[in-house]
Amino acid sequence: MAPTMAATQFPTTTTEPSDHTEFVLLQGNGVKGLSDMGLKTLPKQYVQPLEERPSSFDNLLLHQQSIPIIDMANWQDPAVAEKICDAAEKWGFFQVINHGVPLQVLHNAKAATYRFFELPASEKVKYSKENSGTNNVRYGSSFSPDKEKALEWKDYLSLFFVSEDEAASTWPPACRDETLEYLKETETVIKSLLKVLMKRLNVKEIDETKESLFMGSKRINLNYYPICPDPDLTVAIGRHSDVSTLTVLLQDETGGLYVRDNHGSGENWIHVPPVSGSLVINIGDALQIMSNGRYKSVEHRVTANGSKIRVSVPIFVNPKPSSVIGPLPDVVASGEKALYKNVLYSDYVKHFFRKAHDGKQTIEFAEV
Ligand SMILES: CC(C)(COP(=O)(O)OP(=O)(O)OC[C@H]1O[C@@H](n2cnc3c(N)ncnc32)[C@H](O)[C@@H]1OP(=O)(O)O)[C@@H](O)C(=O)NCCC(=O)NCCSC(=O)/C=C/c1ccc(O)cc1
Ligand SMILES: O=C(O)CCC(=O)C(=O)O
Ligand SMILES: [Fe+2]
Repeated sequence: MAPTMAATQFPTTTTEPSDHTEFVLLQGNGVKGLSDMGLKTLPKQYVQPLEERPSSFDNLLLHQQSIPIIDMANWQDPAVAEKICDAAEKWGFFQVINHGVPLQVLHNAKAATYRFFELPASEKVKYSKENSGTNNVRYGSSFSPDKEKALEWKDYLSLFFVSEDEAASTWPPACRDETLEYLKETETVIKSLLKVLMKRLNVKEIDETKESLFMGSKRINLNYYPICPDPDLTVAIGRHSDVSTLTVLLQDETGGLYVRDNHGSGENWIHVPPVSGSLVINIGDALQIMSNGRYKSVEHRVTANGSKIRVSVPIFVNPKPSSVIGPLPDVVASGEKALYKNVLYSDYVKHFFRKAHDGKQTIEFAEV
């Protein structure tokens, strides 16, 4: 799985391309294309304001807290269920081990990510916003390049799952089978987690309607973070919370994911250490809204790396786009005041995608 140096349009020079957008986005070289050129300095488009750079993190080394690592082997044991729900309330993030997804499947998903991004730009660009024949498949760089003040040091392939048949005809063959298998194999742990989390909210049974509300759609992203000439000046992903119900994230051994610690004073960020074979689980905005704020969708960000490539593969487990989300009747039945209004989920997601990453601000869209 060793990364190779892909041929770019500018293989022999360390000078930046004269037209950045043309090179990165329109020709499909991505940030990887910039990295492969061996640039010695970070292009100005990626220089983040001081407050967004890693140096703004307080107390990183002094910080003692870490997010829980939970053994899912006996997930029905009330003690395990309690750990899961407590972590979702306190941190909005935890890692799971013994989750039942075969390690080979995780390995294959990471290998497939390398395989896709190591394709020539001329192949990858077929899946860009401009060229992909479908909104369900999108190759890009940064998050929202035309809205961001400073760009993010990352490339991604985003795949919205509609059906096996649709995926067979539209997803890139370089990574299709492995991502589909990863999606299929995570189904059981996703259902177990939802069952446990819902029990604490007094939702006894996840019937078909509820299943569609909690996990009626899925999006899988393949994230590729190339080696960066000056990681202290930029970010790989800026501060954001996910808009999912929950996210199942596979990260590699490089590290760099940080979660905001909202306990205590100051701005503390906790590193999520790579744990071999684990999956990182985080609560998204949709579940924060449906639980009326009980479960927390917490801000996170990713730092760029000066010496190693990083890949990650999040599965965003979402309501159906046509679902109306709001505090669940089971949660507000006790007379609890609703903190959020009902919103159409696809409107919520469009609001998220139409702006740059901005911390926790997306959820204001649904606040009463
Ligand atoms: C509203 C969607 C996303 C698109 O609907 P559409 O009718 O095809 O709308 P558009 O094609 O007009 O897209 C709306 C805007 O979103 C943008 N967009 C359309 N998909 C994308 C895309 N995967 N990527 C980044 N812009 C996009 C798209 O470029 C466009 O921006 P603009 O051209 O400036 O109007 C629709 O597929 C939908 O309702 N999906 C519901 C399920 C869903 O995808 N949920 C999202 C879960 S993803 C999540 O929790 C976190 C994701 C995330 C992702 C990246 C991060 O760095 C961090 C986090
Ligand atoms: O790469 C990571 O570890 C996190 C990615 C992430 O936050 C996202 O894609 O939403
Ligand atoms: Fe995220």
